[in-house]
Amino acid sequence: MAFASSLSPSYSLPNLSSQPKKSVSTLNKIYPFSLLHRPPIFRVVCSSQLQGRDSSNFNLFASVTSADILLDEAVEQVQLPKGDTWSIHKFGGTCVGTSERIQNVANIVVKDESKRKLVVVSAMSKVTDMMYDLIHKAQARDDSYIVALDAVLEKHKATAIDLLKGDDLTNFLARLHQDINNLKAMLRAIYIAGHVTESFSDFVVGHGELWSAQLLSSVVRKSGLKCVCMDTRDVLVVNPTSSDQVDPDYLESGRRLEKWYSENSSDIIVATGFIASTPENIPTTLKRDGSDFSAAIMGALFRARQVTIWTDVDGVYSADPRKVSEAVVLSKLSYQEAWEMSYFGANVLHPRTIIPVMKYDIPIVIRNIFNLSAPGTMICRPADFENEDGHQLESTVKGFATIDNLALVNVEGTGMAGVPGTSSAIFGAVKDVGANVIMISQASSEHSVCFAVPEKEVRAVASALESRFRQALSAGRLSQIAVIPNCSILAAVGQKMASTPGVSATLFSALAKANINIRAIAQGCSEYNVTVVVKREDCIKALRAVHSRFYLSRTTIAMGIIGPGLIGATLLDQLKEQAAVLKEKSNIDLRVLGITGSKTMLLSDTGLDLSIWRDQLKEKGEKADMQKFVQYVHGNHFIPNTVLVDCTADSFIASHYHDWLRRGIHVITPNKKANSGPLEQYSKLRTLQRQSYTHYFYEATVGAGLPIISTLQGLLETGDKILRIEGIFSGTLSYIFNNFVGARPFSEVVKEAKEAGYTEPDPRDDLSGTDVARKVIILARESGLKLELSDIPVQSLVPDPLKDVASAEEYMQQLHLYDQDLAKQRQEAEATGEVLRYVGVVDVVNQKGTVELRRYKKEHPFAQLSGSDNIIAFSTQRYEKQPLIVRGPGAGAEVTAGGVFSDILRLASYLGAPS
Ligand SMILES: NC(=O)C1=CN([C@@H]2O[C@H](COP(=O)(O)OP(=O)(O)OC[C@H]3O[C@@H](n4cnc5c(N)ncnc54)[C@H](OP(=O)(O)O)[C@@H]3O)[C@@H](O)[C@H]2O)C=CC1
Ligand SMILES: N[C@@H](CC=O)C(=O)O
Ligand code: NA
Repeated sequence: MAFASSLSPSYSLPNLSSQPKKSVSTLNKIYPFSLLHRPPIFRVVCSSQLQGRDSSNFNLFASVTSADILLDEAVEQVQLPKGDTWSIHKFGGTCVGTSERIQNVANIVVKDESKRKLVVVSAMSKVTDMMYDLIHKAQARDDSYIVALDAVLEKHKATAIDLLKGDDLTNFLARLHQDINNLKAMLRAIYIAGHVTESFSDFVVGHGELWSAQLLSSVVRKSGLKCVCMDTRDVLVVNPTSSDQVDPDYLESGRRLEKWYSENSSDIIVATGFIASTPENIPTTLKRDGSDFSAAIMGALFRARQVTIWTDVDGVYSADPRKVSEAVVLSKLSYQEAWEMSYFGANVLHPRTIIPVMKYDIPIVIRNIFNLSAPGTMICRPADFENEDGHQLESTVKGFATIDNLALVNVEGTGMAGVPGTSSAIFGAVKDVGANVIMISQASSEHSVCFAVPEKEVRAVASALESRFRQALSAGRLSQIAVIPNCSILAAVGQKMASTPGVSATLFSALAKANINIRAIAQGCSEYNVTVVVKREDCIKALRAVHSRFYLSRTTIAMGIIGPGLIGATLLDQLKEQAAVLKEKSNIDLRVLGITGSKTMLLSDTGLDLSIWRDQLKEKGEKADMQKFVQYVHGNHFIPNTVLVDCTADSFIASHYHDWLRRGIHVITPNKKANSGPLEQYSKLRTLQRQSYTHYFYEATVGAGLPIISTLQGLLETGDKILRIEGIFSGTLSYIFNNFVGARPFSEVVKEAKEAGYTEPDPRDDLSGTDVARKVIILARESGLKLELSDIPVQSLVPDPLKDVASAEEYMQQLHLYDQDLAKQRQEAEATGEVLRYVGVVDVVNQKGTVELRRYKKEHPFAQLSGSDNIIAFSTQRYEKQPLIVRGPGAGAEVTAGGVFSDILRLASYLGAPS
């Protein structure tokens, strides 16, 4: 073996536990932003990118520039057939994990119509780990390495027997046995010495690539095409760097490639990934993601048309699909975006992989070998994002990512401002404890610097800072070194963010609307990345909120319906009918995740089927538990916004609004109890509502679906002064007095009103005038009056003996006994050409309200109503001579549910739905 003789005994003993791992779990590949295998070196580079893009970009580009020159020279000097005729493919370990998969790869290679192809191949999956395991065992003087080596032999032998025949098989097996014998000898030497050098280790491990390249090239040859196998240690020359990376020696690699190609000219080359040589011909590796790097270097040296990286995911996702089920595969990414994204998981492509191809604008395409119908993600220059009309094809923000388990450190004090060297002292102390700073933020007032470090490092950082600044702290120049634990980073990445105003505004408003508090913000002036720090428990919700804002485009709202009685059930039916239209036309996605009555509740993760909820609630409903219900509906982090719709008439449910709003849950209700309850509670609720981005809508509490609250708010917000609001506020009482004309007894008309769905759950609330009084209170408070319900004198129509009967049913049964009272009043009114009407008045000028049964001339507008009509007259400074009048049905299931529904859509539009 050529390399065995050149192994240098002077190599230092490598720490095998820090060996670069090539095999990356499938989970990590699904979502390249995850942090499962982030290499420390890369973190350092990119954390500085987050901290201040100026300097880090300069450094990164500076190194690109020097490499560029060498690469240019190499590409110019090398006499090879270069250019568009070449396409480069790289197949990772899973792509060649079995004999069937190797055959499949060969088919893809054969089908590629490019004139010339170079195929870089990794070791079969698990083989690299098996090889490292051999070394570990031998180094630990564990002689089970012999059995383990047999397993490596058997795996490749079995694969070859599956794939090859005749001479191809014989030749492969002969080489395999020879390699295994050499390895056995080498491992024996490691076993005896009890240690291993880096080059020994690299040499052993590199066999995985050699065998898979030999197998694949033989299989391609089976199809009758000429195909040669390249051991890239004969071609790629690299120099180690201080940061456990390697720099390609492009000039020398180019020369060797030219020589190699002159001896092995072929239109199809299968090359080993990952492995290379030092200038002294000592075997080495290209470190992490080395096969991708091999492909990129080859792509540049050949000036290829395209480099395709074959893997087992459909491409690069806009967010971790395990956290955001609506994450999409990005069709295009710029080289810079790919860099940024790889920080958040480093498996898009290692940034250094991009450097050689970026120089020649060679696109890199990431494709799924197991889903050939997926076009994959193309990493290319940004100009390729535009269509023929110059329109952008992609969203401004490409991807979102999170990093958990962080803590913020806040160093604060008046003595920091304008004192040169403060930052240096702070970060010097952080460096001394070896902590990795992930983000830095400092406002220009310079009174505080805050930065994020991994949670596990924060204790050491805090004590290093305390000891470094002990004097400043005791002198009061620094007021505190505070640690804020349990934080996460959420980052938005996108090159176009740089030149598109409003992206940050959209991002922050999405977070605000999801009630996410931002602890810190960082954005370098290159603007490719905006980073915010949030509480860890808010992180997934924040990710979904921003992702849905930029990608879903539709407003997705998680809904919990409390009280599926007459109004609640009608609302659910209306939602069912309208859901598809709302999604299609307005991009509004309303998902009812829960329905609860007082006894049973029904929950769903993704949204209940509203055509069968009644049966499901009956058959599968679980015991109602309001705490669990709210937690469930709001805790669904996939949907950024939650609304609870209270369709009960329950004061206890209403008493929860404050807590719900405080937790960022929007509340919509036709229930009057909260707004007409104790003034103190009401004021607290309204104060909270005004301070937060959480919405509380209650249009249906007055006049059902009629626009009463919104009209009043519109007048007030535009500066009008309300003088008086007067009207018929009860649909029930309106219906009763519109129909109580002598033909039927009073009790019968009341029964009709109840059957029509106009009454409160207990009709005595209507007949006692309490319901009207509540509406008067709601409008009075909305107009600025500080009145309690008890301040409103109410004329009750409930006969005294029925006030305390146990149930509404009993009341209804006995009501006919008292028909005479109201019949008499009606007749007296009629005798003078008048009618009875139950009215409410908000007298803003005199700060009082009244509720009473009055007599009106038959010509009066209040006498002209029909059905459940409400009529409300607003006398204001602007509408003084002629009041503004709103009239129409003010009770009933359809109109009330419609009013609640329209509040839901108002919420959607506040949350960003197109108007
Ligand atoms: N009818 C109308 O025209 C108008 C009505 N409204 C208001 O709409 C609201 C609903 O009225 P309506 O549908 O007629 O009343 P219903 O009596 O038909 O329905 C009330 C619902 O609330 C549920 N409920 C009661 N207490 C609780 C509780 N503690 N927890 C969970 N669920 C509870 C009941 O469930 P269960 O059966 O399991 O107890 C029932 O499903 C009322 O506030 C009313 O003032 C507003 C404007 C007009
Ligand atoms: N019971 C109420 C319903 C609306 O609030 C009424 O009759 O007006
Ligand atoms: Na209304």
